[in-house]
Amino acid sequence: MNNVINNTTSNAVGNTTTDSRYGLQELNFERTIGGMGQENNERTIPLIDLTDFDQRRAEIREQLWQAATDTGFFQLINHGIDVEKVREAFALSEQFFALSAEDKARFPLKEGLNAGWEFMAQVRPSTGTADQKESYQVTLPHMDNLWPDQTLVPEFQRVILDFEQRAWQLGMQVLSCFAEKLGFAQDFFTQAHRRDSAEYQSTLRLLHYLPLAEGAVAGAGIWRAGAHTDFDCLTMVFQKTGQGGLQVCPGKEALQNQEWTSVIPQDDIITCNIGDMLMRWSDDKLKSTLHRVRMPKPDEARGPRYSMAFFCQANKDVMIQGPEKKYEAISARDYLLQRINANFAAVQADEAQK
Ligand SMILES: O=C(O)CCC(=O)C(=O)O
Ligand SMILES: [Fe+2]
Repeated sequence: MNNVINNTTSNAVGNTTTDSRYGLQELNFERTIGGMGQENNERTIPLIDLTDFDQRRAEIREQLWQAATDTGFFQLINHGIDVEKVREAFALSEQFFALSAEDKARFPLKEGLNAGWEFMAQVRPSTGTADQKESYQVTLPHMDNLWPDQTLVPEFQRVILDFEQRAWQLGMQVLSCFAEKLGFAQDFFTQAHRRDSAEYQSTLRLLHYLPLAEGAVAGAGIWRAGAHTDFDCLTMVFQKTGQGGLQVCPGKEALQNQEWTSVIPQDDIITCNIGDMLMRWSDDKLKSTLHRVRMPKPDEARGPRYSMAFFCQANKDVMIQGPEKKYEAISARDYLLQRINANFAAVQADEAQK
């Protein structure tokens, strides 16, 4: 089945309600930022070159820290993941999403486990509308019965698992720099994200944003991904050259005017952002930054967009507390559950108001 989006409308644009019942500050804030805002493409996202990482570790560490404490967004080049491996994973992701809805429905998202396929199901509190996308999540401990077999998508499981491992490795390398700056042991976050644990909850997410039909106009309030911050420690987004739309709203100042900066996609560059979990773990030193994926404008290509995101989320049993103990300790399991439940409650409340 080839899904195409026809004209879209929404009556839930930029909901400005804040409600302390949901507790978490980040969420209440998110509910105020669903509008278009302004574009500011003067600003650039820092590009960090990881060539000779071991020899240049101290220099790279400072660059990462600077970017993560300032914008919370940065891009990596010469990061050690061969671009051919990235393209191979993208090719298999496209093959998977090209399956019929019936076939894909054999691998449904497992409730609460972030594993499996979902279609137009994610509603962001910022917009109250479903993101115009489908996704397939890989979370290692929960993949039983979720892999298409060799006849359906040949080599899918092998390639995607290998890619997940490479993304994890790089994520841990980046996090090791933050660990040092925070005064933790270099392998502190690697231990917190151990891949061989049953409590592992880092996730590789394959994304397919649906094409817009010829002549269709994306209605206000409709997004490929509504504005949000991520829940995790570190997100690494792989994009394809020419398939833009990701925008970032960095810094306190910009938030007042809601100035959004476009991220330029390139096959060999990885776009990274800090998530809420690491912001808390760093006593707010590292910044979790708002981002979104906008729909194509009328003069832009309206084809599909593919991306892959790797979310480094500490294992469920790991306790999160910053060196300065600014916030009480909480397990990574409870932290994520709180965020997910709060999001869900916010969306339900918005539904009830309609
Ligand atoms: O597809 C992208 O470029 C970004 C996806 C994203 O922000 C997310 O899934 O959290
Ligand atoms: Fe995100």
